[in-house]
Amino acid sequence: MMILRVKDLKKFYGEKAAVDGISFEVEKGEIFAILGPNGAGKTTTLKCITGLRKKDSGEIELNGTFTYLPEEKKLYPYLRVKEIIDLFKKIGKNFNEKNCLELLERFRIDLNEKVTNLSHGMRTILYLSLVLSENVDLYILDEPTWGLDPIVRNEILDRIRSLTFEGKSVLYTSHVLAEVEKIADRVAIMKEGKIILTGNLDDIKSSYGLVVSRENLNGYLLKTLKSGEKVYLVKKEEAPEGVKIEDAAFEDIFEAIVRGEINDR
Ligand SMILES: Nc1ncnc2c1ncn2[C@@H]1O[C@H](COP(=O)(O)OP(=O)(O)OP(=O)(O)O)[C@@H](O)[C@H]1O
Repeated sequence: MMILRVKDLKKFYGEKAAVDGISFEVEKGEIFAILGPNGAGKTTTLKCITGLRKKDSGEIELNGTFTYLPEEKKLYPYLRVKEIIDLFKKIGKNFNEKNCLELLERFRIDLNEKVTNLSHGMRTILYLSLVLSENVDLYILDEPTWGLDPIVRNEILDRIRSLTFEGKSVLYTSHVLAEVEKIADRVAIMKEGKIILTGNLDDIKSSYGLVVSRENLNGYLLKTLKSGEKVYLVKKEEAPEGVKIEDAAFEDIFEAIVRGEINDR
């Protein structure tokens, strides 16, 4: 079952297309990650879906309830944590206070502390605890683990993953490829407002490989070795016959495709 369908979405800021005709779907029970370099249009995409930005064209079909963790984890700075919780009890969607209090205790966030006195990471944990305690169909999370220490990050990732066990869906952005590999089912890589690669993570990894060659190949140039040989990312099915193809790490695939130096001679 499809929770979110985005079709040919476009958003301009003046003349510039921040989102330039992208389409994707998020299924029930899956984690869909949007990756891409700075300025690729990830946040704008999420903002159009949540209604915080008005799309210029395209379709957005949402089949259920959603919540949103913004990129800027700003909460009312002069409220105390417990006052923010009271606020979420009123405005949150099916907000589970008990769950939120458990999370805050686990991460040692003092309920009497003012938001402004929390560290950047603690503010993110607070915002995440609030959002993850809402009971909705789709969690839209913009860089949910940015600035978190590795231990907290892993715990948060586990919690995000466990949402899918209850049939919830997650649409999120991240710059950390290792974490995307760990929890995402499907990914879309954005560059300059367009999706340049999308699919199931395992399928993507198994369909590309690396070839080291002195000759120019039909593929994405990943790097040139000291020996002068070049490392290409190639689609396995398009690789020349007889060449040795090595497994490509997702990081290599991402880097080569985003750099986009195609050599097709
Ligand atoms: N309010 C705005 N007014 C004008 N241009 C904007 C605005 N917000 C974003 N942009 C531009 O739109 C493009 C996409 O920005 P967006 O924030 O969506 O990228 P992003 O992929 O989320 O980047 P990052 O990874 O750095 O957060 C960028 O060129 C950015 O400068």
